[in-house]
Amino acid sequence: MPTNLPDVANHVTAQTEGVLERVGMGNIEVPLMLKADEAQARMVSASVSAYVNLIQPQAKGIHMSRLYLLLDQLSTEGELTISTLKKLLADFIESHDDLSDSAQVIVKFDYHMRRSSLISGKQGWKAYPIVINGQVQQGKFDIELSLDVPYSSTCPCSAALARQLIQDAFKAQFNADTLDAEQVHQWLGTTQGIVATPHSQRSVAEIKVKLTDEVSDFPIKSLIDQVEDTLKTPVQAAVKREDEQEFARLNGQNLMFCEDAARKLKYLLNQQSDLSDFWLRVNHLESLHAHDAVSIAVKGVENGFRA
Ligand SMILES: Nc1nc2c(ncn2[C@@H]2O[C@H](COP(=O)(O)OP(=O)(O)OP(=O)(O)O)[C@@H](O)[C@H]2O)c(=O)[nH]1
Repeated sequence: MPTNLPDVANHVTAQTEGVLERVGMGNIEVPLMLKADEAQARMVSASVSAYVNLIQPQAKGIHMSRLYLLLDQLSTEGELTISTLKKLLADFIESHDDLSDSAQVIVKFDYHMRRSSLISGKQGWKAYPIVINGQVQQGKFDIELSLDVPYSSTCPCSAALARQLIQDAFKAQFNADTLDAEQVHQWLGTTQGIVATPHSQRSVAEIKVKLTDEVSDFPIKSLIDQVEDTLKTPVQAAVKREDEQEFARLNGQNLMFCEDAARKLKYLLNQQSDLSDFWLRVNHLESLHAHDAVSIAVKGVENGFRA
């Protein structure tokens, strides 16, 4: 290796002096062995941003290669857990000696899970977008986990309006004196019987949680499961007709405005003792409108997440 390479980062001073809050690399493509939910580690294809701060106003720059190589070492030799993430952050600072005293790592990936169909027993894949955001500042670690959970929401207002049209059509079709149960049953099975259907929409619950220091595993699957169990109408992977019918029933029995979904999720997250804070945003990508219906909620802790 040549020994006389110029080393600008070490030997040149900044033209304009100043402290910087974050310096590093964005979107590093790297495979990581992720260990979450006490499950076996599995590979995820991650996009990582790695930063330190720069507290020496005159220093020309940080040593990007050191951050990269530490991340690479985790990728090739280690597993991503809460403790290795904290070690990576500590190593970032240690590798920057008197240049930095805080660090941040943001890891984005899709987390694939096998999901069972509602009735038929088939299985299929669902991919959930996940972001792990780890920071250390003045020796204090903060680990946040963000996840997006897609689901279906059927509008309760639209359902009520559709029901009224169905009632009116019934009245117009049948005479109380000659009402015949078999005829009504037949008629209900026609398009004229169910003359209107409520609108429903693909919806996304965006959840961000801050983990307490006691948490040792990323609670990815457990959070997704709880969110889906709460909302009751997650989007499906493998679907046969019996699954589609059950999905229609679940939608009909779980009508919701975006306010309903957000309140349910807020209640759920407020029960979790391993979360010191949370933020959530429910997006109903309306089929009635060209715009979305949105609700946002936070736990409401001092200096915590804001709406
Ligand atoms: N600090 C900094 N480095 C950059 C930037 N863009 C590219 N680099 C390059 O990142 C490379 C790695 O920098 P260093 O980590 O200082 O490399 P090094 O001096 O070989 O490594 P050490 O001996 O460990 O300091 C250098 O070639 C820089 O030119 C930038 O915007 N800022």
